[in-house]
Amino acid sequence: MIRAHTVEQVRAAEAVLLAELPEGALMQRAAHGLAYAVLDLLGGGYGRRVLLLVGSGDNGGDALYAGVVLARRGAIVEAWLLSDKVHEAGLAALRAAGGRVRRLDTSSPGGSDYSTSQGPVSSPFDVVVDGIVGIGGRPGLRPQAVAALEAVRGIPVVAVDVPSGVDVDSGEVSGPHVTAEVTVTFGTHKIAHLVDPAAEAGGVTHLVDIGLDLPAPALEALQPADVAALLPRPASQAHKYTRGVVGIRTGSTTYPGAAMLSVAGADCGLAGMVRFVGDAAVLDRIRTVRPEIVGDGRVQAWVVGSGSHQTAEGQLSATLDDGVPIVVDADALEFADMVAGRRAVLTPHAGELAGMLGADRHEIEARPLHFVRRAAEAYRTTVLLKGRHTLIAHPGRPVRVTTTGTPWLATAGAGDVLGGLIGALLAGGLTPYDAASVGSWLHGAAATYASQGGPIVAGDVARALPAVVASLPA
Ligand SMILES: NC(=O)C1=CN([C@@H]2O[C@H](COP(=O)(O)OP(=O)(O)OC[C@H]3O[C@@H](n4cnc5c(N)ncnc54)[C@H](O)[C@@H]3O)[C@@H](O)[C@H]2O)[C@@H](O)CC1
Ligand SMILES: Nc1ncnc2c1ncn2[C@@H]1O[C@H](COP(=O)(O)OP(=O)(O)O)[C@@H](O)[C@H]1O
Ligand SMILES: [K+]
Repeated sequence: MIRAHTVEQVRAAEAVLLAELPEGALMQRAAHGLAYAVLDLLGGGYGRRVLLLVGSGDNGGDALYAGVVLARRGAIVEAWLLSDKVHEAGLAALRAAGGRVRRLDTSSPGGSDYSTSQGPVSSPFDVVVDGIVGIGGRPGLRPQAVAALEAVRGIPVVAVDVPSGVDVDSGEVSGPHVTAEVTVTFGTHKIAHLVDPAAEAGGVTHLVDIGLDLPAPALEALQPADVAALLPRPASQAHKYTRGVVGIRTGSTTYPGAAMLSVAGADCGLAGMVRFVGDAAVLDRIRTVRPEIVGDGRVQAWVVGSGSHQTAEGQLSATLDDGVPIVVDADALEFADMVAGRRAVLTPHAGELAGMLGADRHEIEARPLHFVRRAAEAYRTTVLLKGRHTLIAHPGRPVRVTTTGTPWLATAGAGDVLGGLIGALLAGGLTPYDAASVGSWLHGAAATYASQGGPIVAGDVARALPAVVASLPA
């Protein structure tokens, strides 16, 4: 499991270690981890040209001490100081190691004097290390930092702890910020590493263990071993009813394809049987390609809403008396009040969640973590907000983030497959929270598997699911 903690949790854990360790030891751990990540990126140190952007706090201190390690490995290290106040011991150490230091004129109101008073950057650097601000930073960047970043645009950036300028605890981005290839973080992941839009700004995250002892996380991301441990597998004495039956009430005469795709997601082999309840002509079409699909009867979970069109309300209310968990997708989300407080998974994308909460789609996209939590509290059930990094919230539980997938998954009908798959996992006995997070993980992994870097359609994702399940650790 990848876990992410809040700034407050990190600071508390850090305080315990700081009291135990010799002064500066923690920063040395961080700086060495950072330096080795930079060496990895550069493929070595000798002759490489490294620029450190150094702010006023310990984030800048990490960058300076990493610069020391890099200079000792033969790198040519230059530090641009963005503030009058910097980590003095780190600065002295960098100077002693042969590093070059430039103090930007922070008194200039525009702060953009760098390219005029110092001249433009003549010899490009191989890498920029962003030590502007870390977990102590307020969102946004000051003009000096913006100007410095502008002067080195195009050069790969390694962010120290977080890409400077993002909101660390919410993953929100409200002003200028660093966009990094790699972010080297310490002790634990922060929320901004996993939640968009900040997560996208940080690139690949590399975690350095500095020995923090941490409490329950605010956020978590399943890894293959977690998915394997949660996955419902048939017992040796299993029969189809012990494995669970999933019922699909989706599609309409207008959208028969949605029914076919949600059935395809459900019919991936993770449940014992799949029932389809709906238009007879649609069932006939489904059976021509999936002869194993049966009609109405008892189920352990329902999937409702994909392509349901005007029948959504009726389809949803028809499932309620069974008292089994329900996946509520697409057209049925408008009636999600009906499942408030029940065992359910609501699966909106940003536009649908906007409709449910009376918000604007752009607001949801800018603050997905805030809104998915709000929806889970409002509906007192599991809410899965689809996107590049899908979020799954359930009252009182850490929000789960899906990091599998590919932008090729943004294709019509992919959501229908996801709804069916989550239904199969519910029928298999997972809680709504686990079914949503395992389903979302498998869905993203199947998309990547099917895509191989190229385009896919929704049916390809469903077809790849058995192979992805088979590839999980035993
Ligand atoms: N907490 C931990 O467990 C550890 C922290 N370390 C490092 O220490 C960092 C935190 O250091 P600090 O608490 O000194 O805080 P930061 O270095 O993140 O930044 C705080 C300083 O930046 C200024 N500042 C705030 N917002 C700004 C903005 N938008 N633009 C420009 N300046 C701004 C503040 O006035 C303050 O002086 C971590 O991110 C990490 O890099 C590591 O050395 C070791 C472990
Ligand atoms: N940029 C992206 N990168 C990765 N996955 C994405 C991206 N955009 C959307 N997705 C995923 O693609 C799927 C689209 O589902 P949805 O919006 O419901 O489409 P539809 O309604 O056509 O089925 C979701 O699983 C979502 O998480
Ligand atoms: K930083």
